[in-house]
Amino acid sequence: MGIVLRGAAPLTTHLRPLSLSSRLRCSLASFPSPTSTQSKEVCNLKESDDFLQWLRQKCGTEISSVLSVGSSVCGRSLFASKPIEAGDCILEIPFSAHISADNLPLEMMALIPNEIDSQSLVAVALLAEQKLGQKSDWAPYVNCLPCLGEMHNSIFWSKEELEMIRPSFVYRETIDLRKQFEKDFLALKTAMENFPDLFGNVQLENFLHARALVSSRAWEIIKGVAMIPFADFLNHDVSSDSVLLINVKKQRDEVVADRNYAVGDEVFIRYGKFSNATLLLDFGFTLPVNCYDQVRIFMYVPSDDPLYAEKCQLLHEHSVPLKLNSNTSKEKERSFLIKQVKTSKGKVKGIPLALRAFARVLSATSVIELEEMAKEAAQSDGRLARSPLKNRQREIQAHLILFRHLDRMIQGHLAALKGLQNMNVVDGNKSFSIRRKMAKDLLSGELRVLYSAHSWLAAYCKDTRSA
Ligand SMILES: C[S@@+](CC[C@H](N)C(=O)[O-])C[C@H]1O[C@@H](n2cnc3c(N)ncnc32)[C@H](O)[C@@H]1O
Repeated sequence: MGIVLRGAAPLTTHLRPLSLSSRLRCSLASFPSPTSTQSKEVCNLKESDDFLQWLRQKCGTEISSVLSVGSSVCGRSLFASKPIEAGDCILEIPFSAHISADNLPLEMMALIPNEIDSQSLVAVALLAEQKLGQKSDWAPYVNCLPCLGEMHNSIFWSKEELEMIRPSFVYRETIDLRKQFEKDFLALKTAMENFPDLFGNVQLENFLHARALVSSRAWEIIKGVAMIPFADFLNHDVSSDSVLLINVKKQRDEVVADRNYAVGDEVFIRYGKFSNATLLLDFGFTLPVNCYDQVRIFMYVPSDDPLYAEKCQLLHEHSVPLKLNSNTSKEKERSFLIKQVKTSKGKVKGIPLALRAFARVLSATSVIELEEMAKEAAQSDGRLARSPLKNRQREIQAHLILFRHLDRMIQGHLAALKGLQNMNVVDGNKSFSIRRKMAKDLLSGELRVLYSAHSWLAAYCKDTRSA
């Protein structure tokens, strides 16, 4: 029992524009440009007091005596209304304030297919609260959630906007995610249609909005996922050590400050160690510099490789399954995540060993070489091509395959970034400007990762050649 540490869940996706209070309503586009995490409060104290008073009454307990609601470059935000010291518990929210799948009628749950995930269930619960409008127990909270036009998760980007991030794996992941949500919606629609009083006529757009609201602001709780009013007004700072905690004994969520805050400072937590890719897909924002950036790269055995069948077979036998590319339905591929390369005590971190092993298999030019790899794997831990190839030339060839692959990716990213730079943006199209900046953050973060891996591979080939 006691406090369980957890990060903000990268749940994903959204709801529809409700009639937000025009005073509380915030538009990211209308804020000054973000520079510091110590943004000063732009706060309507009356609105903030009303909201906290409503939540206090609903929960029957004090939520926070040191925080007030306001707006910053990050949208709605929480600010220190009194001096805060590191270690102070700054907010406490009872579990009774959660909006979760438990809000849905049991008869409805029986109609929902098992494969629907808990985030989508919460999205449905949110849709029901929206339909209730002012009669909802959560109306003051639901009414101030961002409307569809204020959300920038990549699933909402137009075709033209998505083109800006085509070189990134996020392009493919966005398309796949949207397809998945459309599928979930079809499955849920039937269940919702059985309860017209609860849901009315929910459209795909409404579901996507609700689903994105959940992914960008729900947390994993002990049983599934929940929206936690007020806690979800906290914005993300990658350098913060504060996270949302579950106090099981006291049946409440808590946040403990990781630093001192002066009155008027914006208070942050860290949602998780998320890359810009995750932030863009699930939360609808990016950071100009993100130390957790990573790049997914796709490798495949070329179909014109004379040893195509043998290589696929060997990979398959050694638990390296290849998946059909969902977009082209042509290549059978495998994806690997790479991170900024760091070397410590002679060990390389950032380029997975599995990727280098894959490249070693790709580099083979004879059946004998493949057989040797299989033999060596059987004599060690069963994993294929984990050690440098004895034939130094072939080891260099394998790494050159990766080097050239990354080189092509770097060229693609550079060209896309140049395109973004030269792009004409129609005056007043704020949403497009925000998304273009996000595309730039994403691609330049990926470029940093690619460059680091590229330089390491060049150095490795050089050292191996001269060894
Ligand atoms: C959990 S909510 C935080 C409250 C939110 N600002 C609002 O207006 O309700 C998460 C959303 O806040 C925004 N956000 C949080 N941290 C941010 C940051 N560091 N930079 C830009 N936007 C941020 C993003 O729109 C994200 O989807």
